[in-house]
Amino acid sequence: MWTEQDNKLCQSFEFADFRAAFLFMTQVAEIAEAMNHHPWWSNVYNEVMIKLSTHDAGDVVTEKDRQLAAAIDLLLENRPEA
Ligand SMILES: C[C@H](O)[C@H](O)[C@H]1CNC2=NC(N)=NC(=O)C2=N1
Repeated sequence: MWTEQDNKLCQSFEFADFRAAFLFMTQVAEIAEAMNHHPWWSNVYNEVMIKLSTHDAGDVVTEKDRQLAAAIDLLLENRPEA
């Protein structure tokens, strides 16, 4: 579940292994490019932590962040292995 902390929408995602985590990241990267809205994220092995905010609006959460979060949720809901 996304939580709002320090003007960012945050969520950590855990995958089976690094390969699955990196596949997720490549899929999110394509969505982010299409939306021209890019995540801050970190990855260690099977964990991806994402924090969304809008720099252009002064580093606060905007509708763009909510839309990217919703697109990420949809991506995970539609995973064949989910
Ligand atoms: C120039 C370009 O449109 C902007 O820098 C976009 C790109 N991606 C972005 N991503 C995020 N997360 N916040 C922004 O303000 C932002 N701005």
